Amino acid sequence: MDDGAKSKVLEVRGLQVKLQTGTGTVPLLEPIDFELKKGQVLGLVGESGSGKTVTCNALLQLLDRQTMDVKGSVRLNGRELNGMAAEEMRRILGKDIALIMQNPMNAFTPVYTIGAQFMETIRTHTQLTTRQARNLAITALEKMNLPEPAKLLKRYPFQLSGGMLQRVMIAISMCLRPAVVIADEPTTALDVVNQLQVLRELDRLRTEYGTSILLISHDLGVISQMADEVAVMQQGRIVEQAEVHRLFNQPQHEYTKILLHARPKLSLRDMNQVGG
Ligand SMILES: Nc1ncnc2c1ncn2[C@@H]1O[C@H](COP(=O)(O)OP(=O)(O)OP(=O)(O)O)[C@@H](O)[C@H]1O
Repeated sequence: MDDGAKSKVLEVRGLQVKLQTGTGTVPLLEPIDFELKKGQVLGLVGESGSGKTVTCNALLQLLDRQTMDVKGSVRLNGRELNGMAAEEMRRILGKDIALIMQNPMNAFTPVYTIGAQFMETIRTHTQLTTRQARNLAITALEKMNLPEPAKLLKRYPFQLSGGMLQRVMIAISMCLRPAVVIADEPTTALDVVNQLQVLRELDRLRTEYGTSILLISHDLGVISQMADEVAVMQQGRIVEQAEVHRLFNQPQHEYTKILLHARPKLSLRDMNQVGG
């Protein structure tokens, strides 16, 4: 599709974060700009501490306003999120924009079944009956290629492997078809087989539903397989942003060149050989 024809789903302009301390302010994020078009995957890369998670939390309005000064604009389908009241943001989070975290174990409450946690998300955002919500949950789990979804709903998080839990989390995130998914190191805690499965599912969601994905990763192998465009972060700044092939073949910034020493390890083509 012609880039000009794609609509901008997420537009970030001059997003800036400062940490307020007793002795002054510390900049965590210098003003950054980027946008996500429908069905586009933007990779956000950079070493540990470069500001990837701060960016993601700033987008989702999850930073503590008592200690963080957040400036700039974050527009989701034209609607300004920055400074939005918490109550209103709660209605958007999980429905229009969803987060997939690095460690799926942290996303679940251990004492509730998978089903209970699925239901809570669905019923917070929709008027569906319990039966309809259950059917939606089962369909979403089936789409993630998870076996015996009805049984899975009765299980507790600790009864599932990390890879399965991550796919359950993606199923929960995706069941309401959010326009944007922010995936913060979604495969880092997984073994290679599960990494490939999760990446394959994310790729499918983008193709099937036109979901736009901000994929945060320090793994350039993952980024090279998934992203259309890549933004490179260093010390709270985006130092280079380019189309994925251009970034890999003709890096402009010294820091990008250093990062590129990490060789891509994963291939979507290999995924066909991985079961599940
Ligand atoms: N709540 C906070 N209070 C103080 N400093 C913070 C806070 N959150 C992040 N920082 C600082 O902001 C900088 C960017 O951190 P961030 O977690 O965004 O990096 P990252 O690129 O996501 O790293 P990693 O890949 O390790 O997750 C770091 O110097 C970190 O110490």
